[in-house]
Amino acid sequence: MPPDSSQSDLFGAPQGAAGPDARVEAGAEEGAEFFPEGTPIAVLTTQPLDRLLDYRAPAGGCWIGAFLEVPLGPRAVLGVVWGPGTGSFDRARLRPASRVLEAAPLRAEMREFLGRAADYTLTPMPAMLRLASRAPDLGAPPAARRVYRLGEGTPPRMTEAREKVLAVLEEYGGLAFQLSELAQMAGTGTSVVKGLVKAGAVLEEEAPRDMPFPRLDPSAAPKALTESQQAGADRLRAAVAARRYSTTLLRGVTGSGKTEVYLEAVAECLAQGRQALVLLPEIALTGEFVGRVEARFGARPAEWHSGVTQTERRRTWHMVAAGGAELVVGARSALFLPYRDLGLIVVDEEHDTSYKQEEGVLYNARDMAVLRASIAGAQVVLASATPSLESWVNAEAGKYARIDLTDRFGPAVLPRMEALDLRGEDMPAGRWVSEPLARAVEGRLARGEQSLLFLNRRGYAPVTICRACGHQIGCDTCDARMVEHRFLKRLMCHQCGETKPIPAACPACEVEGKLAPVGPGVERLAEEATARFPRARVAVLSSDLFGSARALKAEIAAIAAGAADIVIGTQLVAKGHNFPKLTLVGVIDADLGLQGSDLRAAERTFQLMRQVAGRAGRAEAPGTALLQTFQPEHPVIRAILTGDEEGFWAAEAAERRAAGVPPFGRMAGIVLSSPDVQEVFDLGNALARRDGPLRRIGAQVFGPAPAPIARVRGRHRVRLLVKAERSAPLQAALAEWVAQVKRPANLRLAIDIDPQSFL
Ligand SMILES: Nc1ncnc2c1ncn2[C@@H]1O[C@H](COP(=O)(O)OP(=O)(O)OP(=O)(O)O)[C@@H](O)[C@H]1O
Ligand SMILES: [Zn+2]
Repeated sequence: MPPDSSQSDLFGAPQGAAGPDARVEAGAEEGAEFFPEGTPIAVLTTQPLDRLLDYRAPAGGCWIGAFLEVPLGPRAVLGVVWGPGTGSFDRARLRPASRVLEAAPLRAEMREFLGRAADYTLTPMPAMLRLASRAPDLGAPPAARRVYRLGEGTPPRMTEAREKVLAVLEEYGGLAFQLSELAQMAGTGTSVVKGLVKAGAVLEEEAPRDMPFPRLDPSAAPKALTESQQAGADRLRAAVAARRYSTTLLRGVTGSGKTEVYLEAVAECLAQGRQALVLLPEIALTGEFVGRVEARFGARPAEWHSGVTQTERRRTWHMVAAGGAELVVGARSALFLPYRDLGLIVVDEEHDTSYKQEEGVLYNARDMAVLRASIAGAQVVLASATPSLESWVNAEAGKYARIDLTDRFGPAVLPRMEALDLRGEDMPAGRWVSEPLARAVEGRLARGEQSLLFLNRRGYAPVTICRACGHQIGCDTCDARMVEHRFLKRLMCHQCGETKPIPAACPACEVEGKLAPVGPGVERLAEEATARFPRARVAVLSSDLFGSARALKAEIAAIAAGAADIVIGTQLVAKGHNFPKLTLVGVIDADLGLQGSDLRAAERTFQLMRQVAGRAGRAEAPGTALLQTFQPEHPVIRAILTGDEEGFWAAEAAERRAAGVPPFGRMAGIVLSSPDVQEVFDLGNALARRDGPLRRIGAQVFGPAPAPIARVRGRHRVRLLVKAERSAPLQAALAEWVAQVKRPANLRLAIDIDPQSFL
């Protein structure tokens, strides 16, 4: 019963469960428990302990859910009042909590969410609390403080350090920074900033901390919707107005106006006086989205992602809790903000793999959104042109409502899709753009339209091989090949990020001048395009080429405005961008994702190809997508070309059902890692032998086997896979199972419920 197959029944609240009461008094919710000074309280801290700690309520007493500072040994640590004292500690010796922090207490809804998310993902509670308290300077009082922003003046003397500070300020537009934050981001000392203040190039202001965000006006500037958009919007509005939990899959072809439709749900939520959250899979998409919110509601929303300053993050966290932020646009971690009254969560591009957090707490934001909404009595909208199979199955089963938008907005039509059979093409070495694709690009150049060449491979070449001895250059600490990045003039390991210069001689045979790149990455493709279309302006969009999220957003805006003729991109460009002048999408290697044994290989390829093709022809001029492939008869390629989505999903669902894999069965991945290869195998074997707790629920364990990437950062990795029936109580069995073995100190064990990646 993975949440991605059946979130609603797993996570309790059936569709229609009532939400919590929204009234708030004195920072605590209605009916909240109060602990007078000196009463024993149980505190959840962010420290890696497996239990609650007892303290006495501090001076002035505290509400349940209140953030506290408590003494722990010689230190003061962050904690939250979780309930009355557990009594597990001698009452006479209880220490008092130091103080209550100036942050709104965590509400019952949020505490329940953290607890259930912890149970589901088998994450210790302290780690969940860390996710929920990621506001810089959480406990500092809301006093005025000094902030720094870009001024008008130019300093009489420019130094390298001064330039760095100004560059950071410019990059973040009008945003305010704190002194140390600005100096740190610029890599300079604070005196440089002060010098710029004297020169008038930087403004120093007293600003009240954590101001509420400007009000959004739900009826500011609604767009006239088409009939089918209106019908969808009406249904979403009704669902939001019901103020009860339910989930709707909003499935609309690329360019159909899904965003316009769910913005109506946001409008209804604002009109209800409740808060809305829109999750986007990629920070680079927030720029365009925030602009659309401003156009529709007359002001900008709060943002929560790695591209906002610490000052803004703090403000968002506190204003979300106080009700001073009506709409949050953010990355998956925005789900763990302390909303005062959450009425709507939109998960845009819900199929996107980046919703799965693959490090630290392993959770799928799409599934956690459903969990959170079911507790808060909120509506969930899952929007996608190519939904995940999980969501499609849930809609088929009637667990989710479903709205379909089948046509593009306005005169735009869906792109024509065609395969370019590479078996018949004579491709010279070092060339990846076939003749027919090149001719199509020429046609666009002649008409002043844009082309996109899509290749899901970063860097210049995936492999560097020695032509004298056949040696391939690998990473020193990972079992992975180093990828040449020519812009950086270095080789890079995509596992650990380590780089090294490209050697002149082969490290194995020491012959010089024989190292050669093999295969294409986007940088090499750009080289080919520049040579082939010398007059075209070529832009490369790949996540590693931009120093910051802002720089990437700026480049995307420039491309949308027509600043490039040929765009070369990785999967970054497939996600929801609007490039009105783009009429041709050329997929360099449509077969790339079909290799490998990943359970979701077919689904992912289907989604990615349909999404990337969907970038073409979004305005008046019709679009074409050309897919270079060696296997045009492959069922997945055929489904992509015909666009028979329902047929594809039905076939894919049937296959997974037969194999008993998600969403029809449950899986958990276990990754053991250690610098000591023997230790990981020993522990893996011990787990495999002692599978009693799993067998009792009818689950099977496979492995241990070396992970496909068997070593990362010097740690050897071994995987086990557990498969169970949908209804099996998997988490409890897993917890019991792994508790049987003793872990050597240096061995890490990570449990991934509903794994998306099998590396
Ligand atoms: N009713 C409308 N009135 C005016 N413009 C609209 C309307 N509906 C859609 N559009 C415009 O059509 C374009 C595509 O809409 P939108 O971005 O909402 O589509 P989408 O379904 O979210 O696309 P994708 O899945 O490809 O990201 C946008 O530029 C949007 O402003
Ligand atoms: Zn490495």
